[in-house]
Amino acid sequence: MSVILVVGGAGYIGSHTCLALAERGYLPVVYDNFTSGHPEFVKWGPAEQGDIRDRARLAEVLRNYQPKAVLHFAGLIEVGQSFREPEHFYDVNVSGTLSLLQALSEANIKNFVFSSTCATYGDPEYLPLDEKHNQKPVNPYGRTKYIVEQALSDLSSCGRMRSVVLRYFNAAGADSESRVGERHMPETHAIPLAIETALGRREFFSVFGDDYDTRDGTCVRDYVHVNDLADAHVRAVEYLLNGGDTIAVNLGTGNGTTVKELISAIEKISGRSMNIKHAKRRPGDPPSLVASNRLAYEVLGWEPKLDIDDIIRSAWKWHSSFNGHLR
Ligand SMILES: NC(=O)c1ccc[n+]([C@@H]2O[C@H](COP(=O)([O-])OP(=O)(O)OC[C@H]3O[C@@H](n4cnc5c(N)ncnc54)[C@H](O)[C@@H]3O)[C@@H](O)[C@H]2O)c1
Ligand SMILES: O=c1ccn([C@@H]2O[C@H](COP(=O)(O)OP(=O)(O)O[C@H]3O[C@H](CO)[C@H](O)[C@H](O)[C@H]3O)[C@@H](O)[C@H]2O)c(=O)[nH]1
Repeated sequence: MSVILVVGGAGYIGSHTCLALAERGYLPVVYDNFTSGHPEFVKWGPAEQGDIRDRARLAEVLRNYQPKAVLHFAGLIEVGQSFREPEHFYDVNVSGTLSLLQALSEANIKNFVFSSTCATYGDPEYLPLDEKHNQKPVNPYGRTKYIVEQALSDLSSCGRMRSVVLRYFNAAGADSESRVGERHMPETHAIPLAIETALGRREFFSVFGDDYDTRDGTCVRDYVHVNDLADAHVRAVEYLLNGGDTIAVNLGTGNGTTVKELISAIEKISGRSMNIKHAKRRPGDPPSLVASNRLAYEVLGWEPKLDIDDIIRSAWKWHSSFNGHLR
């Protein structure tokens, strides 16, 4: 059975990807320091505890498992925190990733899949965003991801490794059987917060700005189901194993949903209503982010199969499956 190392595989998107890899016959080995991930999310292969900044530990794990490819999800993800703790973001997301890349070069591992983000584009100059759009990140989080993308491009030109950079739009939803799901701590993402409000675990949901130049005044985002993201990762691994060249692709549905539409859809699907408060705009939020996903189809044969209702249904089921004391 081919081993795939899943760095950050105890987290939200990584754990769903481990499930998809296992279903496709691979053995996902998780390498994670469990700062924001969960040991109980590692269900489809062994867990190896370690930090990406620990080269000796990485070398040991690589020697023991000799993975065919490495998927790298590990890092800090919250934009607001990246303004408060930029040094920490550069340390983990940039230095940590370079430490991982050095360990991989030393182990002669050449297939690498990287979790990047639409935040590398910055404020959209046109929509939908395609991969040729300028990359001008407007927050430290996005810039750390952009710097890694540039390093990967250089490593590729120098023949060290080939990589698939996956720029996710808004990851959302959960495994349909609730074996894993979204559990960020603290949670800052719109869908889990709104669902927890509808479940009565939070008093109200704040809508950050209703005076944007969008169809109803609230921000438009391209929510993509985590299982579709997981499927794209399996495709990216197979693309590299078949000799594919270094490439960066967007992963989004091409459809935008406003915050107000999200609230209505959650209320409709759950049959519950929620208290809404109108709050100020959140700094750094672009009005609309919607992906062009043509390249992902052309290169990986990837198409999203699930829509916003599937996202909400699976997330509702996941969040209803425990009674709140996990947070
Ligand atoms: N969630 C989204 O909507 C979204 C959107 C775009 C990009 N991304 C990117 O996708 C990746 C995964 O996001 P997620 O939502 O699953 O986050 P997550 O926090 O659930 O998962 C991150 C995992 O990395 C581990 N980790 C963190 N620092 C580490 C370190 N120094 N060494 C080893 N392990 C470490 C954590 O313990 C956790 O298991 C991130 O790189 C993120 O930037 C996420
Ligand atoms: O309580 C909330 C939380 C969010 N929102 C709004 O809902 C939309 C989605 O917000 P999220 O926080 O769920 O997602 P982001 O678009 O901010 O973040 C996503 O894109 C970022 C890059 O822009 C990062 O990659 C991040 O990890 C990823 O989840 C935004 O318009 C936000 O203003 C609210 O109105 N109220």
